[in-house]
Amino acid sequence: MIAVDRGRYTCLVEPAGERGRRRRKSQADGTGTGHRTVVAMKARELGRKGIVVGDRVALVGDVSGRPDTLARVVRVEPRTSMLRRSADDTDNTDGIERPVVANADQLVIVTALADPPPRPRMIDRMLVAAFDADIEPMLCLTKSDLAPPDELVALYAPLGVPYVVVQKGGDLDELRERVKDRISVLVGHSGVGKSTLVNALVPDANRAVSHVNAVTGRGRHTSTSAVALELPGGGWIIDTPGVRSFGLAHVSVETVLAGFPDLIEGTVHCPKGCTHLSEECALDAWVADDHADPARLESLRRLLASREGASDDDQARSAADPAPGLG
Ligand SMILES: Nc1nc2c(ncn2[C@@H]2O[C@H](COP(=O)(O)OP(=O)(O)OP(=O)(O)O)[C@@H](O)[C@H]2O)c(=O)[nH]1
Ligand SMILES: [Zn+2]
Repeated sequence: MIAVDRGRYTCLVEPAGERGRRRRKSQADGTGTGHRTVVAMKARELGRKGIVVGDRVALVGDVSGRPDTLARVVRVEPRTSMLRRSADDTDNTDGIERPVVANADQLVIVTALADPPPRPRMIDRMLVAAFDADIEPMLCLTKSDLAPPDELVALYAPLGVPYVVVQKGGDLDELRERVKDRISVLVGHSGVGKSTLVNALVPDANRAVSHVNAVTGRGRHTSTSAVALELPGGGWIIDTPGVRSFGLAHVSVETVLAGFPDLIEGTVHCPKGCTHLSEECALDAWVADDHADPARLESLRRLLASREGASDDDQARSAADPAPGLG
């Protein structure tokens, strides 16, 4: 399923004969030619079960894809991964967490090197979300014509996070290689250059998006929900709207910590069930002993604290300026 709008799910049906096999080569024009676009609604038997972009589904009814036809989604296949967000970090009272994208392999965290300036705490937050989703993260550092990547690279390369450095009109071979034959979700704040990237990677992106929107009756480009776009060289890019807050209320302390591999060793002397926020936490002494960058501990604590109802600046911002829904 590649797009959803007001209860209408746009699905691609692979041509007979290719079904069940992963397509190695996609069509040159990148719009999924060879696939049939079918619009479907949710069958009653699915009940409240959600369907999100990236889901593999079973369709019945009119699957011709002809205009004004409507198929039904009767089954959602088991997912290999699920990227989720809470509406914000503190809405854990009702446990609502919103699925964002299913079955992705890779989370591409798009960050500008300048204009807007990089925000490591947002990167940390996305790394935790990737870990929670069981998706491999990578950094895509944009606008390298405006500022050097050295500082950010020094911060994240030691954590084993792969990265590419790009600029508008520049060489994208390395990025292309990393997204080839994979399902990659692009996340990033407004203005970091995500659309510029998508347009460079998928020459028909605008046409593909307006095609999807025409099919779902949306009719024009809006960027309030995720859309999957096929890459000319194989694989898929799932473009999500500008992310201002990516709540992690549903994520456990252990999972948050997993996003900070450089700090894990320092927690062995923590008391059992340590929140890593109180005075008994062993991380303070460990960081004071030069085992890790104090800024990393501060970032971990801000993330953990924001889950408990305090606010870090991402949350303060999103409260003042609510982010569009992703799901
Ligand atoms: N200097 C410079 N500017 C860039 C680069 N990439 C993109 N821009 C500019 O940055 C601005 C934002 O780029 P977009 O691609 O629209 O950013 P976006 O992340 O899609 O933003 P939203 O559409 O708001 O989500 C545009 O004016 C681009 O021309 C780059 O590598 N260098
Ligand atoms: Zn601790």
